[in-house]
Amino acid sequence: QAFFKSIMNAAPSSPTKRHTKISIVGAGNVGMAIAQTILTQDLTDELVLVDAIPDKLRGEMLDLQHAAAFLPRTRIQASTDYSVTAGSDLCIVTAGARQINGESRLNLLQRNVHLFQKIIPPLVRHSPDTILLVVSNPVDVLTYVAWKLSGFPSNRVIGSGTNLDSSRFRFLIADHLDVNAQDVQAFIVGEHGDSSVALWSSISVGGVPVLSFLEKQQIAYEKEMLENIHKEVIQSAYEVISLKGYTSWAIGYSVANLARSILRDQRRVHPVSVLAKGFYDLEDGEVFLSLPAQLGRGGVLGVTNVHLTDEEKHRLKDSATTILQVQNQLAL
Ligand SMILES: NC(=O)c1ccc[n+]([C@@H]2O[C@H](COP(=O)([O-])OP(=O)(O)OC[C@H]3O[C@@H](n4cnc5c(N)ncnc54)[C@H](O)[C@@H]3O)[C@@H](O)[C@H]2O)c1
Ligand SMILES: O=C1N[C@](c2ccsc2)(c2cccc(Oc3ccc(F)cc3)n2)CC(O)=C1Sc1ccccc1Cl
Repeated sequence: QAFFKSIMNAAPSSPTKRHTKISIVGAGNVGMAIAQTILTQDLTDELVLVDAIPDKLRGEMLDLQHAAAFLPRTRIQASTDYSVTAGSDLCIVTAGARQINGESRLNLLQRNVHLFQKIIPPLVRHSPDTILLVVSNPVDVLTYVAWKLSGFPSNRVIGSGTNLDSSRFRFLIADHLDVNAQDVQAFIVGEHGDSSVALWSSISVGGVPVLSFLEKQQIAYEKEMLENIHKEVIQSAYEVISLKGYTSWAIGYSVANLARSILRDQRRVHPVSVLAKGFYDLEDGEVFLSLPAQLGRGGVLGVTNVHLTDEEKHRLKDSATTILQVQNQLAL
């Protein structure tokens, strides 16, 4: 059984290019947190910001340029004109309409689909070889929409998916066990947000699988602890929103981490939203869900064959069915 199930149309990884360019569409809370982290971590030679509000855009560009004395040299540009994105290696889409009080998620989705119909075609026209990384919500459906609108092979269209969910999960497990979160491997997969699926068998601390550790130690109550931590991943998103009104730093670091794996051809495995058709018995319809995927310069290089319990497979299928029902209502 190959460790990685290859994606048929994955383009061979091109050699690492000397000059890299990243474009971020949406200079809001999330887009600017991603931009700030990319600059601090020296991930690109050129950074471009695009938004619909010219003054906000110019203000954010100037404010970042004024930090040049403290950052690695990076060319920073901004414009409402998508020609500024030409030749991007990676395009990160965080643009989105905010949910209006009482607005249904389906109505928000339809508004964001209309935004994507204006955003994706010019991005693709100016950077036909780019990799699209979607963050806007609902991220799994909007990643599907970006894929459809772009005409790209599926390996070059990725959603941040449950990457943020998984990073919160790793923090909470590490906090509970009093270890470093970087020594905790734990994947949340499936649909981003309230209906995500925690892969218990994927959790390891310092290379030690937690489940087998707990079973050997007969620590039954810890399994319930892990279930409570998954619930806390969801609750903490609502807590942050109620306290500060948005989320930025964790999503900023998590998306910059994806950008590093892609642009530096790290071939690391991340829980991100990929075209899940054909994996884990998910044969019905074209749906993007988060699975542990290997990322490199060619985008999604493969999806890992981790063991899923019947319950985990069932919950993934339920998510796929729900997402397909929503997608079938879209006017693309
Ligand atoms: N996937 C995740 O884990 C995750 C986590 C946090 C936030 N999000 C999502 O990220 C998105 C952005 O969140 P935010 O807090 O930054 O919102 P925000 O309102 O602060 O920023 C959105 C930006 O998009 C811009 N925009 C709107 N229409 C545009 C267009 N047609 N072209 C270019 N720019 C346009 C707005 O002007 C604004 O600056 C939301 O959909 C949010 O739900 C996802
Ligand atoms: O931390 C976050 N801030 C969010 C946000 C950001 C700006 S306004 C709302 C946020 C928080 C809570 C619910 C919420 O509702 C939605 C709405 C549409 C949608 F497609 C996904 C979640 N959105 C976006 C978002 O996806 C996250 S991560 C998250 C959200 C819910 C459960 C678990 C996780 Cl890990």
